[in-house]
Amino acid sequence: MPAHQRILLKLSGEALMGDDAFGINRATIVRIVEEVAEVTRLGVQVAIVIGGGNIFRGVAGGSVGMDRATADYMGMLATVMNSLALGDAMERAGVTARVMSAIAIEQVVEPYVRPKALQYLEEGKVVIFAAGTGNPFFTTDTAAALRGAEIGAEIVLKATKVDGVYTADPKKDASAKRYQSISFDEAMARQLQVMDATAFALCRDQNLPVRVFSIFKPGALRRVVMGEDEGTLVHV
Ligand SMILES: Nc1ncnc2c1ncn2[C@@H]1O[C@H](COP(=O)(O)OP(=O)(O)OP(=O)(O)O)[C@@H](O)[C@H]1O
Ligand SMILES: O=c1ccn([C@@H]2O[C@H](COP(=O)(O)O)[C@@H](O)[C@H]2O)c(=O)[nH]1
Repeated sequence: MPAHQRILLKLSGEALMGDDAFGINRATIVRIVEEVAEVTRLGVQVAIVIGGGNIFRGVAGGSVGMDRATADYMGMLATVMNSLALGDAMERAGVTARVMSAIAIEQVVEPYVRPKALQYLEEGKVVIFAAGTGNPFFTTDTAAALRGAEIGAEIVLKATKVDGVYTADPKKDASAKRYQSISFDEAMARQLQVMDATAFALCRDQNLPVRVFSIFKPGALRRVVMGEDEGTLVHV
């Protein structure tokens, strides 16, 4: 029996690169989709927010000196590309998915309309929220917190490149220790950068727990959904 009935899964854009330097690695996206398909077969309603780091960081050099808001819109468009790729891979794997965008781009993606998203979830379709919050100066972590709260998700699952929240960035500090659980207030007070402070604060205020785990660990998503001890729980 799954521990959660409705989840908001935040997927790292950079994780889609696999071993490539940028973009979307086919084998990686197929594997991630299979893991998502497995939890939908358990009857869990799945909404997804995907980052844009795999595309946006590749073009970020061109955004140096640019107006910040314009660069951020480029980043949001990168998440639309990832969302389309993910939606397509879902359909190929036999999972019905709907992509909804926070910015108007109607010839390509339907707009985000909350009641429609809720209807899709109740029908068992995977909903992919593209274009972040639709606003510059935010991130897709904040979009995950926002959409998670809006759709009444029980938890935000941040599937990323590291297997939890550490005392320091484990990619820079080999002596960093992983927390099994940590409060939002402590994570913010210690300025742990695994998720941005806006996202942490929104989740804290809405009493929406976050579990951070590694997308590279096979079966981790299923274990998290089944309530097994995996990664780090961030809580009120
Ligand atoms: N205290 C910490 N604990 C764990 N990870 C940390 C910490 N501080 C910094 N990080 C870094 O945070 C990263 C995860 O967050 P980040 O926002 O960069 O990725 P993402 O949102 O998953 O990716 P993308 O932007 O491509 O969607 C990890 O790769 C890790 O190196
Ligand atoms: O609500 C949002 C979400 C994203 N952005 C911009 O997109 C990039 C990519 O998102 P990541 O979360 O870093 O993967 C981000 O750096 C922002 O530039 C945004 O402006 N608003």
